[in-house]
Amino acid sequence: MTKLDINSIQKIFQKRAPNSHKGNHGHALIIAGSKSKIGAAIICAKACLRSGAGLVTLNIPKKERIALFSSVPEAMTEFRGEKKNWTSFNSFAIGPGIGTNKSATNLLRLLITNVKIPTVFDADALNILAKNQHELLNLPQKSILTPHVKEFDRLFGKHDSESERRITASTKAKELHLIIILKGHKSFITDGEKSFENTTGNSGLAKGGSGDALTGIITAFLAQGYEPLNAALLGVYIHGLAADITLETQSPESMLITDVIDNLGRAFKKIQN
Ligand SMILES: NC(=O)C1=CN([C@@H]2O[C@H](COP(=O)(O)OP(=O)(O)OC[C@H]3O[C@@H](n4cnc5c(N)ncnc54)[C@H](O)[C@@H]3O)[C@@H](O)[C@H]2O)[C@@H](O)CC1
Ligand SMILES: Nc1ncnc2c1ncn2[C@@H]1O[C@H](COP(=O)(O)OP(=O)(O)O)[C@@H](O)[C@H]1O
Ligand SMILES: [Mg+2]
Repeated sequence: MTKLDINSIQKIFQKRAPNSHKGNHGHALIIAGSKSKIGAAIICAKACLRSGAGLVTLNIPKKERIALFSSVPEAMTEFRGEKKNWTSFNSFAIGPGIGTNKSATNLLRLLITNVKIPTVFDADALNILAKNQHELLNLPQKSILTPHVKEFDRLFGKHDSESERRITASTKAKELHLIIILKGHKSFITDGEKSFENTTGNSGLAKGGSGDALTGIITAFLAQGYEPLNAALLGVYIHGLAADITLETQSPESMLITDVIDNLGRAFKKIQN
């Protein structure tokens, strides 16, 4: 297992060309949020935009659009339940705050049927997959699953220790052709061949919304054309690095994920040097 440090991250990171335009940096579609959890969608979209995606479209319930427009005017929207054309997107994420009811389950099925490029599956998408195990075999190859401990055990069964979870994560990633990020303090990232442990981040991230931001960040890197494993590594590292930079002005208690997203710019500057 490799410890993720700044040197390995600098090798992965690709600088933006000075003459680039938004079309060069990909269009991400994020399926997130519901009536009581529109915050998850807002956090995810903000983090995605702050991580370099050229365009971000959010799939949300139409009733929640005002909250979104007023907090992330840069994002575009498509409304849940309306007819979709998903052929032009360069990356996809599904899960934060969508719930696990029948319509969320159908939306996940629609995505699995129509999308053939690596996708980020997080939060409620993982909870739906846990209840519909056969769908794990139908996910696009090299998709990225981002479970925390509880979501991981829902997906792959109860484990007694973190080391056992890491072994299962590697086995399942290989068997299912996926990338699995087992989140927590020192997140573990594996594609079943190679495994990594993150070295950034702090307990200020132990607060609702932190994982939603990580999903947005990784989706931005996929949109920009990074190989899925590299998108996962860069995403996990820079998410933690932005949180570490936030400790200069906030304590772990006071830190908000919006502060962390605001510090993504400083984190990018650190890895560019
Ligand atoms: N502002 C919003 O709209 C927010 C929406 N959220 C959404 O709410 C839904 C429910 O997600 P939750 O994750 O809160 O609920 P879950 O019931 O899936 O899991 C929460 C529990 O998991 C356990 N856990 C998590 N990380 C752990 C670790 N590293 N070690 C040990 N135990 C750990 C803890 O017991 C924690 O209370 C998701 O769809 C999520 O995206 C949350 O992200 C919170 C913010
Ligand atoms: N103590 C900690 N140290 C480092 N990172 C942490 C710590 N606690 C949480 N995190 C990170 O914060 C994120 C939490 O994700 P998640 O539990 O899905 O949050 P949410 O669903 O509320 O958005 C993960 O990326 C995890 O690695
Ligand atoms: Mg989460």
